[in-house]
Formats: sequence, C-alpha cells, structure tokens
Amino acid sequence: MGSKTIGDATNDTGKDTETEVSNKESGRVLNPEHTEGKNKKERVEQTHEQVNDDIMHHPDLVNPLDDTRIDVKSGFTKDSQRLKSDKHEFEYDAVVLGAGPAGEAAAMKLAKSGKKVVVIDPREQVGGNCTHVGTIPSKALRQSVFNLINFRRDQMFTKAMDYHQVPLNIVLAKARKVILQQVQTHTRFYERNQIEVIHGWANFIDKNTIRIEIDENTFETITFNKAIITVGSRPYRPDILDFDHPRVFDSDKILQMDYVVKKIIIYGAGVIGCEYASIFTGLGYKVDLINNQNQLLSYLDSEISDAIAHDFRQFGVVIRSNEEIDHLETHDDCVILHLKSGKKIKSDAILWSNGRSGNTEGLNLECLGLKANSRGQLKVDDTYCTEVENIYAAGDVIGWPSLASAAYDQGRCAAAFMVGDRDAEPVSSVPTGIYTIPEISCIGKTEQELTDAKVPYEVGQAFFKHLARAQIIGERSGVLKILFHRETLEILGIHCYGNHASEIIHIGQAVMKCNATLEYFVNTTFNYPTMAEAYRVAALNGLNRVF
Ligand SMILES: Cc1cc2nc3c(=O)[nH]c(=O)nc-3n(C[C@H](O)[C@H](O)[C@H](O)COP(=O)(O)OP(=O)(O)OC[C@H]3O[C@@H](n4cnc5c(N)ncnc54)[C@H](O)[C@@H]3O)c2cc1C
Ligand SMILES: NC(=O)c1ccc[n+]([C@@H]2O[C@H](COP(=O)([O-])OP(=O)(O)OC[C@H]3O[C@@H](n4cnc5c(N)ncnc54)[C@H](O)[C@@H]3O)[C@@H](O)[C@H]2O)c1
Repeated sequence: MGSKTIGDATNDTGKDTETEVSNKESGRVLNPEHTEGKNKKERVEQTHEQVNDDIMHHPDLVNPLDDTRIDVKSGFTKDSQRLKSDKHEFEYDAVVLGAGPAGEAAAMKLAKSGKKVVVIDPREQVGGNCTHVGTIPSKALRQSVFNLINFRRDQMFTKAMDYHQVPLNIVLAKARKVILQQVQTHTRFYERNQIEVIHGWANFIDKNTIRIEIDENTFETITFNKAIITVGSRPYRPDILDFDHPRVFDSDKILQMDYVVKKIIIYGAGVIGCEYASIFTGLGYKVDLINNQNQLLSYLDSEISDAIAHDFRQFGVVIRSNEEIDHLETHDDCVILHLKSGKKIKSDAILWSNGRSGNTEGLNLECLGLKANSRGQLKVDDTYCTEVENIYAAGDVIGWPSLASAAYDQGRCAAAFMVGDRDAEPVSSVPTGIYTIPEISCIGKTEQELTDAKVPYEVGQAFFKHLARAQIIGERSGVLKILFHRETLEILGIHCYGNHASEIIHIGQAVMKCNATLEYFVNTTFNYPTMAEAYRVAALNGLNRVF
C-alpha cells in the first residue's frame, strides 16, 4: 500500500486548545522521547524511522471528500471526566482502535456502561472507511446514478435533452454532501457521550500500552485495561498492478476519478464489482466484468444470480466468466488486460475489486503474541475476544461478514462482553443487501442448501410487474421468493430481486424472527398499494402448491 507522506493531512490532529487541555487533563502521557533533552533526539529519530517503516504497510487513507474539517470535542473538562469504575491502575478502562461502525458502537456501549473510553483513528474525521470510502459514498453514488437512469427513461425529459455522459466526480457531488452529514451526525454521538477521540495511528507496545503517532514528531503513550481492535479493512492490492497509475483504480481510489471514460474493466465480480457494474453502465460506460467463477455472486439463489446476469447483459455489460489475470499493460491513454486464457481486453481504465485485507500490519501485534491470517484478519471467540484475554476485535478485521450492518452490531456486542453483560449474544444471522440496479436482498436458506439437506420445501413467488405499486412507480423487473417447509409452513428463506429489495426483506426477517409461519402473510392486512403486498401474493402462490 502507499505510504503516508510528510504533510499528509491525516497527520494533522487539528485539535483546538480546549481538546488539547482536556487531553492533558485526562492523564495521557506524552512520549518521554519526545519531551526530553537533546541526547534523546537521536533515539527519537531512530524510533521515527521504524515507525515510518510500519506506516508503509498502513492503508493509504483517502481523505474526506469535503475539505471542511469537523473536530470532535471530547466534552471532557476537569470536573466531568468519567469516573473509573474498574479496579486497575491504567489511565483508561478501554481503548478503541478505529472509528468506523464497529469502533463507534463499541465506544458508545462502553461509555454508556460508565467506562472511561478513548477512540483512536488516524483519519481527521470519524466514520471510518464505511463513511469515507465504502458504504456511504458508494450508496450515494448509486442513488445519483439511479436517479439519472429514471430521468433518462422518462420520455418527458429525454425528448428535451440530448444524451451525454456525466463524469464520475460530478455525480459524486451528492456523495460528498452525504459524507459530511454523516460525519456531523456521528461526531455529535461522540461528543454527547463524552468520548475522547484522538487522531493518530495506534500500535501496541504491550497488552496494556498503546503508542499513538499524532504527527511526524509527536508520539503519545496511553495505558488501558481492555482494548478493542476495530481497524477495518482496505482493498486488497496485488503486487502485479501499479495503483499509482492514473488508469488503475481500486474501490477507494475510484472515488477520485476525475476524467470521463467510455469503457472500463471491472476485475472481480464480487459485491463491489457488481455494484460498480451497475453504476458505470448507468453512467453510460461500456463495462467488461471479469469473474473468476462461472456464476455471478454464486452464493445467492441461482435464479436471482441468473436474473442479475441477464439484466447486466441487457445494460451492455460483457461478463467474462472463469477468467484470471495474467498481466496488465498500462499506457497513457489506455490499459490492456491480458487474461490467462489468452484473451486481451483494451479499455480506458480498470477497477480492481477483488477482495479486501484487514488493517493489522501496523499494529505491532507480535508484541501481544497475536498473528493475523494471510488476509490480515484476526481470530476471535464467541465473545469477540482474541487469544489475548483483554484484547477484543470486531468488524471487518475479524472477517465474516465484512458488512457495515454487522460491524456495528459486532462492536456493540463485543463491548457488552467486555463489560460483562450477561445477555450479550454474538451476531449470527445477517441479511444480504446488494445495491446493484436493481437491488438484491436475502435472508435464510437458498433452494440449493435446502435441497442438499433434503428439506421438503415449497416456493411461493410474486413478480413485481403484477403489483399495483410497482406499476405506479415503474418497476419493470423484480421478484420475491419465499421458501417454506411444505408441512409446517415454517419460513426457511426469503430472496428478493428488484428495487427496494433491501428494505422489503426486513418484513420477512421480522416475521421469521418471531417464528410465524407463511400464514402470517395471508392473515394480515397490508397497506395497499405497497411493495410489501408481494409477501401476500407470494404466500398465496406458495400455499396453492401445497396439497
Ligand atoms: C465500496 C464498498 C461498499 C460497501 N457497501 C456496503 C453496504 O452497502 N452495506 C454494508 O453493510 N457494508 C458495505 N461495505 C462494507 C463496510 O463498509 C464495512 O463492512 C465497514 O466499513 C466495516 O466497518 P469497521 O468498523 O470494521 O471498519 P472501517 O469502516 O474500515 O473503519 C476502520 C477505521 O479504523 C481506522 N484505522 C486503521 N488502522 C488504524 C490504526 N492503526 N489505529 C487506529 N485506527 C486505525 C481506519 O482509519 C478506519 O477509520 C462496503 C465496503 C466497500 C469498500
Ligand atoms: N452491499 C454490500 O453489502 C457490500 C457492498 C460492497 C462491498 N461489500 C463488502 O466488501 C467486501 C469486499 O467485496 P469484493 O467485491 O471486493 O470482494 P469479495 O469479498 O466478494 O471477493 C472477491 C474475490 O476476491 C477474493 N479475495 C477476497 N479477499 C482477498 C484477499 N485478501 N486476497 C486475495 N483474494 C481475496 C475472494 O476469494 C473472491 O474470489 C465484501 O466482504 C463485501 O461484503 C458489501
């Protein structure tokens, strides 16, 4: 990954005097190497060299899209510091490494449980990769493209307007606004809960001490009773690609694309690859989607996987299945992808979207006796505790399911275990929500899984094109499938393809959670016309098959 350069804005703590004072008052110790005399200076420089080496492995943080800085005011004053409730000799009850959804949820739970907690994140603003480069910008971008597609479809507008391409950075204007709003919202959460936030890179010195690199010359050490690692993940970058080349992108860098392309290669047909295939075709780009498997998103219900592949092709995406990169040629005006099968694909740019790696390299985990796996992920038990008893981990850094939705719940649960809540439960069931155009969402078992397990199931389905609401809002494709046990009518899986699928699924999720049967949907009156009516239609369709 790229290195953090001198003057990189991510090093600027930009703290105001109030925060500085409260930091001192909160008892954090400035690194003696930094504050002591000249003899120590050489040692400082040496240490700094080593740290710089570590930083080479840190993710190349993409700065907030908006230049507006938002400082978190910790809310700490001399008299309002949280009282330490645990019996230990450390400065903090808990330290949280990373201010993404997992870190935020952990910090909130710890603070609400009366713990003195500090959050460390090198980014100038809270929200994590989720807010700055992941979920939020990609979903805001998708919404803008979705609006654009609907606008173009509407004959009232297309007659009056010539078709022209819209550059990505213009479409991103809305995303910038959403990011700013999100940062403001989350900043207030930290402030209101009096949680101290330090902007810097954290790494361990031992199991109760962390060093924070605040800027090029300032290090601090803090001591803590318990820690939670929520440092998230970054795009996996193989050595064979030069990500400094202006035509080579990953999902972080793509948000800075400032030129218009006609054609783009997306390498990797996972969730990110498929979501961006929708975004780019919506913008009028020609897309080559390279899949190293024979089916798109093969863990989905196979009818839904076929449906998205069919719709992609209709939009002009060329899906190339069972292919693998051999090498990439880069030129000033194009890239040429050479595949192991001998095919060559020429395009204006490439988006590499083939997995992510946990941000564990710079943490000095060796000093704790912890080792991440080959994807930089940490192993935890059912309480989110690592192999070191006072060190916990949650979110993308522990691997499954690598979703913002789950990261938040995992962070909160981990903190609940840290404070000894008896009713804490680990996250085990997570819906899938894929924001392609149209969306895909599902929960529970697939037909394949039920068939393999020899469960006597039946299917009920509702096609969106028959629903009044869908006709009113102009939805052309979409289906809701309910899989249920043909004897007990227990709901076993729900699969939805179509716009609003990620919202629609939650009705079924709630019903499944209450252990209600398929009959719930026929004995309950739904608002009309709504997309939710699909449940009634699908349930009746399914019941008609039972004999
Ligand atoms: C393009 C894209 C789209 C996505 N869309 C969705 C979606 O629609 N729905 C969904 O549920 N999920 C989605 N995800 C996944 C989601 O963004 C992640 O699962 C989520 O961000 C994980 O949260 P986290 O708290 O574990 O970490 P992150 O959000 O990754 O945050 C970790 C934080 O830790 C900080 N950090 C790193 N190293 C250190 C260190 N040494 N010291 C201190 N702090 C450190 C980082 O700067 C970062 O701010 C998407 C991801 C991508 C890339
Ligand atoms: N709507 C959503 O929920 C959403 C949207 C975008 C991204 N995400 C999350 O982001 C993550 C990344 O998505 P993606 O599409 O890039 O990839 P992916 O996780 O779907 O994997 C794509 C391919 O890369 C491989 N891979 C994954 N990590 C690797 C690594 N470190 N080294 C080598 N190979 C690796 C996988 O085995 C797979 O073949 C996913 O976990 C996904 O859950 C979620």
